[in-house]
Amino acid sequence: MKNPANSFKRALASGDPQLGIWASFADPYATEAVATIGADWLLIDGEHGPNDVRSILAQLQAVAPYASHPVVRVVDANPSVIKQVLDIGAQTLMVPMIDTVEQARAVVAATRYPPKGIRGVGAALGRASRWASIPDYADSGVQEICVIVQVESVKGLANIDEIVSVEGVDGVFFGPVDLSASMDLMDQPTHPDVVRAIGQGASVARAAGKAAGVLATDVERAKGYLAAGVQFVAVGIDILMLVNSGRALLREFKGDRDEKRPSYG
Ligand SMILES: O=C(O)C(=O)C[C@H](O)[C@@H](O)CO
Repeated sequence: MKNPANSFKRALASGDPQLGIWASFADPYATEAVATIGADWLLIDGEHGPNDVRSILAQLQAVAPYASHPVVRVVDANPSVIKQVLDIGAQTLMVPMIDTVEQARAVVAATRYPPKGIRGVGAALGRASRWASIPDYADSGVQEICVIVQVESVKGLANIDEIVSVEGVDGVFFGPVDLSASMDLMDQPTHPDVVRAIGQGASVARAAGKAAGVLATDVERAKGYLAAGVQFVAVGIDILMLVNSGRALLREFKGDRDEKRPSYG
C-alpha cells in the first residue's frame, strides 16, 4: 500500500489559497458533517476542544473519505503528544504557542525519526503506516508530514524571521485571539494593530517561502487576509456557527438581550 499524499502540504507549497473550518465539537459525527461542507481543510482542535487521542483518531477516521484535509491542533508542543497523534495517522499538525526558534526546531524534531529528530519508532503498530501495510512509511510517510507552528504572541512575532527559517516548518498560523491578548488588546482580534501585525508576520513568512495562515470568522476580514496573501484562512468555527444562528433565531422572538460576547477573530 502507498502512503496517502498530503494534499494540504502540496497546496501550501504550490501557493493555492486554502479555506478552512474549525471543527470544535470533538465528535466524529459532527466533524464528518463538517467535512462535507467543501472546505479545503478542517481543524480538529486538541488545544481548546475537549479532545484526547481516541477522539482525534475517531475524527480522522470519520473524515478520511472526504476531500477536506484534517489538520490536528495538539494541546501543546509536548513531543509525546506529537508522537501519538502522528502514530494515529495525522499528517498535518498545528502546534500552538511557538515563540522562539528553539521551540520551532523542537517541534520539527518531534516529527522526525532519528538521527534527524527524536520521534520514537512505532508506527508499524499504528494507523499511520496502516499497521505496516505501507512498507516505506519511515521515508514516504514522514515526507508527507506537514508542520504548522502557531505564532500568537508579541515574543513570537519578534522572532518570526528565525521561526520561519526552520527547515521542516511548512507554515505559520497567526492566532489573532491570543495575539490580541499578548498585545494588551484582550478580545480585540480584529483591532487594526493586530491585523497589521499579522499582515507583517505573514509577509515575513512568505518571503521565506513559508505559507501563512490565520483565523478570521468575519467574511470581509477573511477576504482581506486572502487578498493580502495569507494563504490558509479558517473562515468559520462550527460550534459558533451553531450557537450564533441559534441566538439569532431566538432574538427574532425575544428581542436583543444585549449580551456582550468576546470576539473570536
Ligand atoms: O489565538 C487564536 O486566535 C487561535 O489560536 C485560535 C483560537 O484558539 C480559536 O480557538 C478561537 O478562539
